[in-house]
Amino acid sequence: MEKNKPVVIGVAGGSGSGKTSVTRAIYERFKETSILVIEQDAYYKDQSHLPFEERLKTNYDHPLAFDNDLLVEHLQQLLEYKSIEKPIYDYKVHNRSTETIHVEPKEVIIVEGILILEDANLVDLMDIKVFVDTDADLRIIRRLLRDIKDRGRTLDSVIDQYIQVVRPAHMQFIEPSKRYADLIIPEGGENHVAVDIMASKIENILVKNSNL
Ligand SMILES: Nc1ncnc2c1ncn2[C@@H]1O[C@H](COP(=O)(O)OP(=O)(O)O)[C@@H](O)[C@H]1O
Ligand SMILES: Nc1ccn([C@@H]2O[C@H](COP(=O)(O)O)[C@@H](O)[C@H]2O)c(=O)n1
Repeated sequence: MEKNKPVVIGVAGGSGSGKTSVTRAIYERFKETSILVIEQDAYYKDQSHLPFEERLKTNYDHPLAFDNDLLVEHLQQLLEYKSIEKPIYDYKVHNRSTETIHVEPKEVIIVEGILILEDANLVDLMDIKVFVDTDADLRIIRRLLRDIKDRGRTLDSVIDQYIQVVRPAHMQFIEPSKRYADLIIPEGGENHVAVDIMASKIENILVKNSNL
C-alpha cells in the first residue's frame, strides 16, 4: 500500500525563544504515531578546513552560515520516504562532527531553526509554519544560562556575541521572516493552547493526506 505524504512543520524564532521547547511538546504528542525532528543547526556548513581560532570568527546568525541546499535535499528525501544521514553539530568546537545520524523517514517532520523561514526553498516544503515570538530580554537571559551550561561559553563571550552578531542578525533576518509564519506563538512550549492548536492541525493534515 502507498504511504501518505508526510506533514512538514517549520518551527522558527530567535535564539532562546523556545523553539526546542515547542518542538519537544509537539514531539511528545506524536511520538506514538511517527515523528522526527530536523534541526537547522545540524546543517551549519562544514568548517573542518578552518582552524579553531578562525571558526570563532564565523557569523553563525547569518543565512550563509547554513548549508540549506543539503537541508532541502534531505527533506525532499524524507518526503519520498527515503532515509538520510543527518549531520551532527558540536557547538563547543564550532564544527560538524565526522559522524552522522541515520534518520528513517516518518509521517510528521519538524524542521526547527532560527532561519528556516528566511529561505524560500525551505518554506515551500512546509505545511505549517510557526514562529516562536519571545521578547529579547527573555531570549538573552535564557541563552546566557544555556550557552554557559551546555555550549562551553563564558559570560563575556555570550554578551559580546549577542551585541556584535546575534542582535543585529535577529533584526535583519529573523524578525522579518515572521511574516511567512501561519502561527505566531508567544513564549514557546509552555503555551499549551498553541501546542493544542498545532497538534489538531497536524492531525487534520494526516487524515486529509490519508484520503488522497
Ligand atoms: N517558557 C520558558 N520559561 C523558562 N525557561 C524556558 C522557557 N522556554 C525555554 N526555556 C529555557 O530557555 C532555554 C532556551 O530554550 P530553547 O527551547 O532551547 O530555545 P531555542 O531552541 O529557541 O533556542 C532552554 O534552556 C530552556 O530550558
Ligand atoms: N558554533 C556556533 C553555532 C551556533 N551558535 C549560535 O546558536 C544559535 C542558534 O541556536 P539556538 O538553539 O539558540 O536557536 C545562533 O544564534 C548562533 O549564534 C553559536 O553560538 N556557535
